[in-house]
Amino acid sequence: MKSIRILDSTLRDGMHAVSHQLTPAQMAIVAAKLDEAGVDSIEVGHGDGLGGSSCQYGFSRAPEAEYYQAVAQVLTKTRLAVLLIPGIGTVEDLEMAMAHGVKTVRVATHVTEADTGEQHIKFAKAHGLEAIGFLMMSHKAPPAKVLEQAKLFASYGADIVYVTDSAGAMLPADVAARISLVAGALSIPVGFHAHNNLGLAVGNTLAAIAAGATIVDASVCGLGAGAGNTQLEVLTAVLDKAGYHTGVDLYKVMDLAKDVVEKLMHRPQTVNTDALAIGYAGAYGSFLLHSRRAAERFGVDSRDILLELGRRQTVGGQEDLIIDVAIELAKQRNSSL
Ligand SMILES: CC[C@H](O)CC(=O)C(=O)O
Ligand SMILES: [Mn+2]
Repeated sequence: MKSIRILDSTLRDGMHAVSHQLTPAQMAIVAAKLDEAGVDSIEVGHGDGLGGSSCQYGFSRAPEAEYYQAVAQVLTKTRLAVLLIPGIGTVEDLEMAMAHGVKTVRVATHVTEADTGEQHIKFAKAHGLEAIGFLMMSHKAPPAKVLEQAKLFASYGADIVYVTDSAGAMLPADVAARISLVAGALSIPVGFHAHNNLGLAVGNTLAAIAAGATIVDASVCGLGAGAGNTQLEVLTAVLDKAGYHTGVDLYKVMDLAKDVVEKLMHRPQTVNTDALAIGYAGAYGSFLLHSRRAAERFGVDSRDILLELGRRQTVGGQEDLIIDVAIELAKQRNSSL
């Protein structure tokens, strides 16, 4: 039976869906149950990773260190991971996270900018961490470019490289093309992180595994940016039926979803019109709530904002452009009245 490693991102990507407002105590409850359910690794922190708690991305409910402390205390077997986007998070932030029990760092760069993660991967390896290169917005680059960038991460010493469908914009064939090329060319494991904006997160994750991915992300109730991530409970059941071993106890993650995470959610995690617009336009997953707020403030349609952001080829970190686009759309509307 082939083993698939599961990395749960409920307590990091899921923070986007609750405006980064989970408390350390709430995270500790969820983390303890993920640990008990046998989930291999969990990622924790602000939705934008280390250093993300800011005016630009929204403040977390508590200081970052408190989240890592609270979660590290309850873990017995599960590995604690953080996300670091170079430029938002720093090596100093990573040192703080390490001091609080973090064992894995995912260095997340735009799919064409792996070089911006070199020092972070090398620092992580020099300090005994597991280092993962995380190529965001992988739909924006053809498979050969994704491979070129994955090779860069491998050359810096990354233990794993991820193809990341940040916008939930890929079809199964897009996923398979990228993963099979990277997995065929590299000797390190390849991972896949999905978003459900086109309703394809579980299917795309299966396509990734069939193409050679051996580590995949999921989150309880699918909690995550946009339409959310691959739903952990569903993926656990599907992988079991497909004959893969994940080590995850299905009933325990089902109970965690129903008894705990559903109660923490601010809204049901569905493919609503804005989330669908993100997947259709290929815009950044975490732009959803920011675009909705800008749409309300300037009286424009949030789908128009998201489609325009997709047309402009915006990348993660350009949240400030959302307001600019909303203002321009409002001006265009006013001048056509
Ligand atoms: C803003 C960081 C982003 O949420 C990372 C991620 O999960 C993705 O690109 O999908
Ligand atoms: Mn994500």
